[in-house]
Amino acid sequence: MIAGRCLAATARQQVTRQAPQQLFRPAFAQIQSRGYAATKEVAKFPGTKGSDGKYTVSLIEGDGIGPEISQSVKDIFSAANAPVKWETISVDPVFKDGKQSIPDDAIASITRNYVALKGPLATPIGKGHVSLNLTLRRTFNLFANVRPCKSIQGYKTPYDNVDTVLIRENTEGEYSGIEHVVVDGVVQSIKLITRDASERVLRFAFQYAQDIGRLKVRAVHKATIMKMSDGLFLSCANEIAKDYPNVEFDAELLDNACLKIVSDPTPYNDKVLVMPNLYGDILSDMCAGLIGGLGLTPSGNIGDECSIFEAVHGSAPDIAGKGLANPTALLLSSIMMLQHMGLTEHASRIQAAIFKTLAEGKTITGDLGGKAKTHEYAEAVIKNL
Ligand SMILES: NC(=O)C1=CN([C@@H]2O[C@H](COP(=O)(O)OP(=O)(O)OC[C@H]3O[C@@H](n4cnc5c(N)ncnc54)[C@H](O)[C@@H]3O)[C@@H](O)[C@H]2O)C=CC1
Ligand SMILES: O=C(O)CCC(=O)C(=O)O
Ligand SMILES: [Mg+2]
Repeated sequence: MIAGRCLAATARQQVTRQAPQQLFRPAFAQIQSRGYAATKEVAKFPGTKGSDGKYTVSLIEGDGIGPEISQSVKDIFSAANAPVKWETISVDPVFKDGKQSIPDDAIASITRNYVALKGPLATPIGKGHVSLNLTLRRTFNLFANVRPCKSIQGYKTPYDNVDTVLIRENTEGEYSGIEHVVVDGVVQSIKLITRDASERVLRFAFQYAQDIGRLKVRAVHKATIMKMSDGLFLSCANEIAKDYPNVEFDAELLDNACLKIVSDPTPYNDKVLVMPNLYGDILSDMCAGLIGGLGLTPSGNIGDECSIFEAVHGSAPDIAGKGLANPTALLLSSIMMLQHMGLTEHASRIQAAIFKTLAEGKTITGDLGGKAKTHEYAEAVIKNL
């Protein structure tokens, strides 16, 4: 638990927010207003404007294409007069007593601001530091990763009606990082599933489904094989489902879900999918492929104390530093962040400009078949504000 926040205090604050008609719905605001925080799962955004009328938001620009796409967000927010002041922080790992952690001033910044926007952070393969993405999620107990994926109007793909919402358990599972060599040539990696973390993300998924009016939750699992770990996740899902009688619940094996979604995503348009960590990581990239790639899909890492919004994609080293990156995914993540902060009008305005620019198809980046540089696309979005 991060020091300095008192859930009871945040729960006492009452703010009325309107449910916006938007692609990406706020996670916190509606949940709080329907009493979810009373179950101590999720607190709403408790930040307040400074004397300059702006909210301070921690910004981790990230590696690879991170600084380029962060610049687009900054330029567009500035042009849209979004009341946000960026506090740029570094999360380069520090080592204390041989243990890796996030620098204290970065922890203090996110704790103070309750919200951060994060560019991608590269993780070395094999040896090297532990993923900073995972470290951030664990440090701030960001237990639910919300990953919506919706077809972009005007951008043609095999399916023009993709509309999936995936919620990924974000703190444990296959990504617990508990590995050891048993004997030379034999390595063991532990998939840790706990009732606490499972119930927490499942309750979030049911509440989220209720709040966005998508009254079907489907747990994606492999409890046929991982009888105890996925079995626990699934049995928690069956239990939690009883608390939400108005939400239909069912379950599907992961492999079959992959086959069905790529064969015809339509039946998934009325469901919220919830699953252990690794499955959510893979399925969210797969869904991105259905709508035009990783340049388009946002996400929000949601916790009780604070939240960090980021694109689904990584640092894209193959195109970094060339002005080729599509900033849409980070921009849509920043839209989710604005909605979460209750800045729905700014969110709607910027989101409309993004979708208009994509639909016009004149100034789009190479991943979508266009020729525009990152900054040219951002300038087109600004013109469409
Ligand atoms: N949340 C995070 O910060 C994540 C970090 N990573 C890290 O990123 C690094 C690179 O990972 P990869 O496997 O290469 O995955 P990646 O997501 O960085 O790239 C995969 C492919 O998608 C393309 N792509 C990604 N984002 C794009 C964008 N905005 N515009 C246009 N094209 C885009 C890349 O050019 C590449 O061809 C690794 O170190 C990995 O650990 C990976 C995923 C998520
Ligand atoms: O931390 C990493 O290197 C990868 C994380 C990832 O793939 C994700 O969050 O989707
Ligand atoms: Mg991933």
